[in-house]
Amino acid sequence: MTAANPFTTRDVDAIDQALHLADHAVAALVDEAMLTPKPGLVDLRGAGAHHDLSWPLMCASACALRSAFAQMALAGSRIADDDDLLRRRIGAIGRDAEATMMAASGGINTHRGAIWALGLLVTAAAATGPDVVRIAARAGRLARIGDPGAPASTGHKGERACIEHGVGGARGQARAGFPHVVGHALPMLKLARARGDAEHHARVNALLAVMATLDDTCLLARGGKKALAAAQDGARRVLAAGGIATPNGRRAFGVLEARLKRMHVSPGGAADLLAAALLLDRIERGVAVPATTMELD
Ligand SMILES: CC(C)(COP(=O)(O)OP(=O)(O)OC[C@H]1O[C@@H](n2cnc3c(N)ncnc32)[C@H](O)[C@@H]1O)[C@@H](O)C(=O)NCCC(=O)NCCS
Ligand SMILES: Nc1ncnc2c1ncn2[C@@H]1O[C@H](COP(=O)(O)OP(=O)(O)OP(=O)(O)O)[C@@H](O)[C@H]1O
Repeated sequence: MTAANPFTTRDVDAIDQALHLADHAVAALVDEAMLTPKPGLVDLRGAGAHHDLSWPLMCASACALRSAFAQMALAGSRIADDDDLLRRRIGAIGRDAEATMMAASGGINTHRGAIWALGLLVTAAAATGPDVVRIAARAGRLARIGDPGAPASTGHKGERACIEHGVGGARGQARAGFPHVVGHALPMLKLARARGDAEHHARVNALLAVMATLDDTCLLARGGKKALAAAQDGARRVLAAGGIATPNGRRAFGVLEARLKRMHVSPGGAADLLAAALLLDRIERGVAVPATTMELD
């Protein structure tokens, strides 16, 4: 006699979908980490303005987060009619994911902002289907719900920068429904591809489109308003010169990179939002999940 299978076809479909979304999230983070060149950020050339990060560490951290992203996506499809409960559930998974990240990275903040942004987006995508505008709007609705399980203050540098400079930071971006992902990164990705930029150039241009106006607390916390202005102004100049694929754009990119290096600052928030855009782009285009990420666990 065989034991009855306790899972319905719907359960199995939800688990498959959750793993698929988690694979997309990990792939998007790996693509972001390896994208080269990025100003001030970890890329294949080195650690940028960071002394404690490297691309293999970023990739290991991304891979360690697969299970957390899958749990969030599963919660997103299972808890479809109680957003307060769903918010509490993904808050708890998110805090566990931050602990997992710290264990995988040896105590370095590799992906705190990314867990927050991509976590909300995979949760939302599990219930909405592949329409990126609907995904971002639902993620925004979830981010606007208070989480009674969250500490009143994280004490992180980003939080202090938000208070000191009166900006919304990672929370504000999510609560507004990820305007820099939907309204800046994704349109630039499409525009750059359409005019014939190579894929890596299109992605760098998407990062620059985010940097040009984002209130990035990584920059504010380390270098204050001066660093934020340097990053925004530098990114705008590269785009105005035609983007990274053009000779003038590459020259402007070199100037931006040298300035950020001198100031020891990096646009970590913009990098997280590029990863968020790459995730939504994968979902929208129905990209096949590469075998390497399928075999991570
Ligand atoms: C809200 C978060 C980011 C904590 O905020 P905190 O004020 O502590 O910010 P902190 O500076 O530590 O992290 C912010 C990170 O976001 C990124 N970031 C910075 N600026 C921005 C910006 N403008 N937009 C988006 N991301 C940004 C950076 O990578 C930065 O490292 C998050 O860690 C959190 O609350 N987690 C709890 C778990 C949870 O609720 N999860 C929900 C589902 S994922
Ligand atoms: N390629 C990348 N290179 C560097 N940072 C990145 C990259 N991609 C994303 N980031 C983001 O930048 C953030 C790192 O910022 P930062 O170095 O200011 O953190 P931190 O100093 O450890 O912050 P805290 O003191 O608040 O813990 C990470 O949360 C990560 O999400």
